Amino acid sequence: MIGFGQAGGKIVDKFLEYDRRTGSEIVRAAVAVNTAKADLMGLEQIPQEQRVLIGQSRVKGHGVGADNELGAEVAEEDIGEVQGAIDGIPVHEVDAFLIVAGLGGGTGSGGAPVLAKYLKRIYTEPVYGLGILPGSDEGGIYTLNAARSFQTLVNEVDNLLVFDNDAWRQTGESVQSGYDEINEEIVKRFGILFGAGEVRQGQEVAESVVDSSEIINTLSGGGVSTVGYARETVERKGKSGGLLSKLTGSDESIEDQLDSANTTNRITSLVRKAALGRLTLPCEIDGTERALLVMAGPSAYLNRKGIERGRKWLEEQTGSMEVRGGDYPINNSDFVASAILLSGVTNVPRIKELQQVAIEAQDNINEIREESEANLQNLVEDDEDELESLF
Ligand SMILES: Nc1nc2c(ncn2[C@@H]2O[C@H](COP(=O)(O)OP(=O)(O)OP(=O)(O)O)[C@@H](O)[C@H]2O)c(=O)[nH]1
Repeated sequence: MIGFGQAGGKIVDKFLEYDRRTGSEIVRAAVAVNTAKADLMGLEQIPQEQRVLIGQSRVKGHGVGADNELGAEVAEEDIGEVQGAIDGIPVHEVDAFLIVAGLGGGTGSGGAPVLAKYLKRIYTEPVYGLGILPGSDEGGIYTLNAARSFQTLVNEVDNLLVFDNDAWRQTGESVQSGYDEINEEIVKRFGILFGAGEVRQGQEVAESVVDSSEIINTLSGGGVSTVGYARETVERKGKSGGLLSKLTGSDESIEDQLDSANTTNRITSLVRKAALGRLTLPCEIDGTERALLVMAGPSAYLNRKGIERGRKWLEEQTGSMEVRGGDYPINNSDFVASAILLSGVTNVPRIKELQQVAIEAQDNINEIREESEANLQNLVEDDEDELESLF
């Protein structure tokens, strides 16, 4: 995982914290890249030697100030420094690269596409992007940056997973505490998804468990992806319950059957909630090219029938013939969760809106620039042109 810019670094840092907390082992190695020294210093989990400061000769460690063209230039000039950090990673052990960046700023917005292009040229592993769209209240320049970076990045990565800050903005909160909550949400959703592909030591391997190749196949073919998520708290079933039910005989087996119907219903309802609830990038799910359904939770609460029904329902809703599904047993958890990766979404009004606002911002910026040149000339030069500059 490579966090580019401030948002990217903070989110990768959170993924590492999630890994440590849950033992998910999603992140084989983490790197943070930035033009701002202070941002790198603020990270907690990413090892010091994996924090790369680029563009020192140009911006002296102070960031590129939302200039994403400069962000791209600096990334290109100093790509060797990033490679230096990647050299310390056993790349043959990773399933894929994930570049995380806020698309509205300068460093991540400009740098992420440059890095994606570079990694694709050097390595055979897939290169994915996790791009964060700015809130619509952030202003024209952020929207313009995001629209341009989005367009560039989609073409450089094997798939662009998108999270839209605007859809997750909470009113009445400070920006920082708002981001903390949003970042939790990002890590929770993508954590379940990526965690599903990791088989941990001592974990029982269910028949229909999701494998990393299924995630890769769902993402292959490229385009833009979004993730849905829903969860429900459940009581943890003790092992003794299983033993008791065997001892007490027929009554219990009826209860078991009821349980199985409940389990199936719970799963199908969680699949609906995840697909029809708030997605990381809100869009119409009809027309999605490929999808992956992951059901996570204690294995007693996961069953094949539920997942199969959920998968069928997703096929109907998306019209896709390529819907994969499987489970992710987490036996010490007290919830059942459904995470749905919708890959190759095309009906996304939010992106069209972003582009529209970006074009307006671009026109305005150009207009103001032209006007201001004329205005400055008017101010500096005397009306009759009687004064002469010194040289
Ligand atoms: N979800 C989330 N989004 C963030 C966070 N911080 C910033 N953003 C978003 O990311 C965009 C880019 O901001 P930064 O990552 O700070 O910018 P940068 O890439 O470091 O670039 P410069 O600061 O311009 O050098 C912002 O417009 C926000 O939309 C965060 O912690 N979480």
